[in-house]
Amino acid sequence: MRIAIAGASGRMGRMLIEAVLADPELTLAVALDRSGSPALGQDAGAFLGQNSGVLMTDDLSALANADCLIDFTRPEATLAHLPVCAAHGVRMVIGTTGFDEAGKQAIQAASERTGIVFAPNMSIGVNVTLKLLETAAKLLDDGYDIEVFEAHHKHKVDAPSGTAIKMGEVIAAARGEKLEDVATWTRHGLTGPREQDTIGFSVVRGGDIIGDHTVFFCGTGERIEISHRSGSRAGYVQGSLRAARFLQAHQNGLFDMPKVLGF
Ligand SMILES: NC(=O)C1=CN([C@@H]2O[C@H](COP(=O)(O)OP(=O)(O)OC[C@H]3O[C@@H](n4cnc5c(N)ncnc54)[C@H](OP(=O)(O)O)[C@@H]3O)[C@@H](O)[C@H]2O)C=CC1
Ligand SMILES: O=C(O)C1=N[C@H](C(=O)O)C[C@H](O)C1
Repeated sequence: MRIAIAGASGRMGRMLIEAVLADPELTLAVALDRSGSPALGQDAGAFLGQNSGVLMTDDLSALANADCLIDFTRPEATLAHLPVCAAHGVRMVIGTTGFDEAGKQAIQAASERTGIVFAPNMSIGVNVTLKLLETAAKLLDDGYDIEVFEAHHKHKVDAPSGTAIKMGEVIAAARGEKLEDVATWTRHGLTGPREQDTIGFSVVRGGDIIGDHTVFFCGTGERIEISHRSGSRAGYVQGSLRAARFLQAHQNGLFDMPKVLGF
């Protein structure tokens, strides 16, 4: 399978390149980086001391040489890749977070022309955690205040994390609600007492924290905490490659990681 990597010099992009080069069933076909990046024209394996034979490029027409694009960039970059992939039937694994509603709709529309896996977290552990949250939210549907906490490295540009938002969406849906109707995104100053049946969010940014998420179900006299902590980005990388393989059998359609993992 011929793989293209977008954001090739990013934290995820580099780990994906290393994993693709190490996998005998995968070929690194394209390495995209942003226009103006000093890495353009360099070998995509240079940071590993390897010669991959693939040069970093900002030429999106190169995508026609790939079967699947794995995209961990920024929403504006992913949205530029979408029509090119759709036109050439190049499958997409989208890990980028921070899309607005219009961006999500563009992904949905492109999925009519090519297969897309779109998930804010590719790790098996987080996707199992989402299932646990769904169960907990149904069982603790009365008298428990729900708070979602997440912590990430100081370079992260979107907040709350895509994973935290997905956790809120799963919990709200389990209670027959929409997250936007019940979310409390910020608190500051004289907030007054907590509004009942809301889902609160809080965010830490610092150092090199890879990604921690905890959901608190706070009752009277007890609380339940469901946590996931990433110790490395390897789970995101392996999940992405699994999603790319899954898409080989799906010419079009929009899929999430539970579907890829068979939950
Ligand atoms: N779904 C999941 O499992 C995971 C999702 N993520 C998400 O993936 C995304 C990337 O994360 P991470 O790798 O840490 O971020 P990085 O900032 O390390 O990498 C992003 C890459 O995208 C490039 N880029 C940024 N803007 C553009 C643009 N407009 N056009 C083309 N390329 C661009 C950057 O280039 P430059 O450095 O030159 O700006 C960089 O190479 C984030 O949205 C993050 O939340 C992260 C981990 C797991
Ligand atoms: O930016 C990151 O690093 C991560 N982003 C994703 C998110 O926003 O949920 C997934 C993971 O938490 C790492």
